[in-house]
Amino acid sequence: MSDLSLWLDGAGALVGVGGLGVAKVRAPRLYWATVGLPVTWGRFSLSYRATMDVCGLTVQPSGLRAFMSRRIARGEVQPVPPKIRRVRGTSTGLRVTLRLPAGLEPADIAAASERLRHAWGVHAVHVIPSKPGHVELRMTGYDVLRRVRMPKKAAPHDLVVPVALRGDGTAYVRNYREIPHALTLGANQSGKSMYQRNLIKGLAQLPLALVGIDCKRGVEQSRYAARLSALATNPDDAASLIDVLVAEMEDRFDLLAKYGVSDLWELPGHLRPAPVVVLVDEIAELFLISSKKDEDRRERIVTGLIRLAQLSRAVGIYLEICGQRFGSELGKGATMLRAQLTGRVVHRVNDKQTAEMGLSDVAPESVPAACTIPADRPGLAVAADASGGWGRIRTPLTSVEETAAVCREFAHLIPDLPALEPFRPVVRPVPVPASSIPPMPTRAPAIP
Ligand SMILES: Nc1ncnc2c1ncn2[C@@H]1O[C@H](COP(=O)(O)OP(=O)(O)OP(=O)(O)O)[C@@H](O)[C@H]1O
Repeated sequence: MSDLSLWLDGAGALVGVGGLGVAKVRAPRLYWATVGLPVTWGRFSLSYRATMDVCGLTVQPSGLRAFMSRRIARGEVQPVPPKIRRVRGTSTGLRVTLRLPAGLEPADIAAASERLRHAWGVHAVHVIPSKPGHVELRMTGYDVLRRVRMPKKAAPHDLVVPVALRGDGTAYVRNYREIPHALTLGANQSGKSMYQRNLIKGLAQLPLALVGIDCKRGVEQSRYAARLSALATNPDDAASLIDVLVAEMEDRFDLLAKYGVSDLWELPGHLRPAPVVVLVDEIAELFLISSKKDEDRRERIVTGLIRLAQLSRAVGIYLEICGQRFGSELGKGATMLRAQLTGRVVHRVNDKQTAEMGLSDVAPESVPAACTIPADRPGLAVAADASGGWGRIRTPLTSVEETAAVCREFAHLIPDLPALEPFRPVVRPVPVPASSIPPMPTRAPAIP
């Protein structure tokens, strides 16, 4: 078989004929589509019953079934594996829907996923409970997080933004209506900015207001100024901006009260104010103070953020907070604020405590996974939420220029929110690359 295999260059282009191993490593997606999928499909179909049996995923047949086998088919009474309802090949793996027999639960299948992965020779088997009595096995044929390619269908819509790829090959999305506030943690160079960059790229395409708070003098977020409704680049401006957001929240509650509804989305479209996503680049900058006189400002910021986190979901104001650590050492109010941020993404961390700060209150069993993220895989993270579910994700490599270009393209989507107008950042003209500037004429043009 290996004699018929392909040689592929780094970009995945076909350049010759050679060993399968090269194709498998250098163009895993193409290898999977041409060789891996049919081989795995065959292996799965031929060995399904035996594999489920040796993995302990079968049950004794019902009395009627045993009777039928013994008396009518005159055969041996076989243990019963989950019924295969559907098998579907995808560009990253194989999806199998199983109907569980009485006596098996999704946790039994999940506990055997490592054995199943080895039995069928796939990279990973993820077990997703679908409707009651059913599970979906999402097998991936190769490590999809090595070189991330987002599924083609993943596009921002409503308040749902695809940000990264999950280990099972599906898109990890930030759905603001399901999980209004989120926290992203990670050590230096772990990929936090890349995560925010992908998020901004998606959010920029939606009709909402983007508010940036980047107290590192705006070095990260000012590049996206064209699409920002407001930007604060120092703690004093951040305090004033948060006060304005709290006032905006109160005005919106007045509006809800006036129309007798309890949620922004119950208002008729023409009355509904635009949703606001507040992106805080480094939360510690808002908490830490250098002198006693900064204490009042800190108190103002923390109280404002806690009020927003507790109440603002109903009026369409959402928080997206980023930081290296977020524990009680930041001071009064830190853990209270953190408890409201129910979406969690933890990149590589320097110590176990940081992983615990991000994950132990929502999905404690994911802490070891966050502690073992290798340094040579920036962008890899553990994502969890208050439902207890968690998984590994990785952002696609996106350049600042790409995101800034999307921000410029969708600048017309900036909604009209007069309260934020004083904080609107100045948009600097895009620097023109030197190569595109025409050379200066060396001679004066001829006068006609
Ligand atoms: N998903 C990814 N795939 C490949 N490379 C990545 C990915 N995410 C981040 N990187 C690379 O890792 C490096 C650090 O990323 P990034 O700046 O996002 O980290 P950070 O956590 O924000 O760091 P810091 O806290 O120092 O600002 C960058 O060179 C970036 O290109």
